[in-house]
Amino acid sequence: MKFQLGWLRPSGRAYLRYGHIELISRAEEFAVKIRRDTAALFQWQRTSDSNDAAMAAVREILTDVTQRGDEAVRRWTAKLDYPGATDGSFRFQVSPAVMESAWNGLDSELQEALQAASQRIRRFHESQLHGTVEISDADGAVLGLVWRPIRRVGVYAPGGRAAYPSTVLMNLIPAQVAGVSEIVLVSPPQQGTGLPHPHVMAAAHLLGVTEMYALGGAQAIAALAYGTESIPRVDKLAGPGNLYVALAKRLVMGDVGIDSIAGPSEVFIVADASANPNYIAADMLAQAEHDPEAGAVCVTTAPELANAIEAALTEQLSVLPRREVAETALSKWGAIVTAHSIAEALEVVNRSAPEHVELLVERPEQCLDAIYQAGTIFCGPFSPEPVGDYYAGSNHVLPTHGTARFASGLGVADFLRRMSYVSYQPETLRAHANHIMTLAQAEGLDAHARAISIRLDEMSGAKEADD
Ligand SMILES: NC(=O)c1ccc[n+]([C@@H]2O[C@H](COP(=O)([O-])OP(=O)(O)OC[C@H]3O[C@@H](n4cnc5c(N)ncnc54)[C@H](O)[C@@H]3O)[C@@H](O)[C@H]2O)c1
Ligand SMILES: N[C@H](CO)Cc1c[nH]c[nH+]1
Ligand SMILES: [Zn+2]
Repeated sequence: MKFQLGWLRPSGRAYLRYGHIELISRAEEFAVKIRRDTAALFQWQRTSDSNDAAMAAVREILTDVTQRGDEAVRRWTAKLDYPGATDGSFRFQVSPAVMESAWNGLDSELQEALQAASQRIRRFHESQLHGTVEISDADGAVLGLVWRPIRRVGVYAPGGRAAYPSTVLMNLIPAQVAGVSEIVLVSPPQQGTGLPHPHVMAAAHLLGVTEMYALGGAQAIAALAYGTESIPRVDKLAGPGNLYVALAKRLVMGDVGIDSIAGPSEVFIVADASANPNYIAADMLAQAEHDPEAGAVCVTTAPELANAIEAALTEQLSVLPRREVAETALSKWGAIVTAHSIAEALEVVNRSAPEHVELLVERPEQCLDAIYQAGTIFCGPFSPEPVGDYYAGSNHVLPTHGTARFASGLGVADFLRRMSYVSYQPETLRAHANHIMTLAQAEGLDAHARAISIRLDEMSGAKEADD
């Protein structure tokens, strides 16, 4: 069966459905569009059709959990994830012994892969630790900046359509490297057991997690953000999730810190004539299989590649176990776009600010400098995105939906706070006093000025007494 992606090819013209915008992707007309309609085209507006409904559902869950605590969490968990959650015997908390037995239940190949990946991730994240800063002036002023770990952090490990032990590593390790003393992990209970997925629990054991709850979706975010009778609230939330999780994080932001809104995955592949269409199709599907809302775009300077990619997608999709999810994602957010030049393709990337960029071009290193808005960039045909999902050591929790315009991927800094300190000597204060008092008076804040002058008066009184 020939499936239809977001673009159709009636009478030799390629139409690209790009969010809600339909545009002609024939190279010369695409170029015209670029100049005409940049804001609409390039801010890849991956808003979901079900956004309003999902937002209403999430608001209801958040309100309910803040008002009724554990009881609401149980009720929503029973409704959305695990019917047994309202039974009196059900416990959200997962004990370390249960996590340990999940680890013991893994085959040794998976244990070794998780261990090796966690070492690589730890090494890369340890390299991100910040040093303290201190500067001093000749007049005795000392200014410093120190970093302190956030005290209590909640990590969300998704577990609806798929379980992500890799996401446990990606969130927990930077928090541990930062020195966070209390890390609590949540992940949805699975049908049948009422526990998080065994692979997620096993990864938690590997990293020494001691506090974990079988909780998912907006109810998990609400419980962590506001606390319930049995779950103490956290200071910051981290971790990706589906639309409901992302919307819930957006709503609680401010009441609790959040890392970023990492929602359904997306990839932009920049390809020239040297690229292998089978690789491109495989890499597009690697994102599309995540979620019906995932996105996969190829921007190519080789129009002849488009047909080959389409054929490869059809072929690979036909044998993909998660075909239904991938097909929905491609029909909503899949696209192949032709561009005149690599520079134009990179402009598409920059304006879309995608989560992942793959550079399947002859000289990827030359493109790197031109990209300024993306989550992570994968350079060359042997660095496909799943390398970063699992193993390279860079973080896979990355800004989605264009939020790479202002946000970065998860790192150690997300679990640290900076604090400044200031230390003046008497002679420093005397030297700076006039400027400070002038500024305070300009703002009409007399008490501010007085906090300076009272010290000057005392210093001159003491000096006169000495004389
Ligand atoms: N950016 C990243 O780093 C990264 C990493 C891993 C996964 N992901 C993304 O995380 C997402 C995981 O999604 P998932 O669904 O597999 O798991 P999930 O844990 O994020 O979501 C499952 C939860 O959604 C809630 N939910 C489902 N339907 C609902 C409804 N109708 N109303 C209210 N709540 C509802 C349920 O409570 C359930 O626990 C995917 O989009 C994937 O692409 C991103
Ligand atoms: N591609 C996802 C978002 O970066 C991360 C992931 C986890 N497991 C597989 N993939
Ligand atoms: Zn992935």
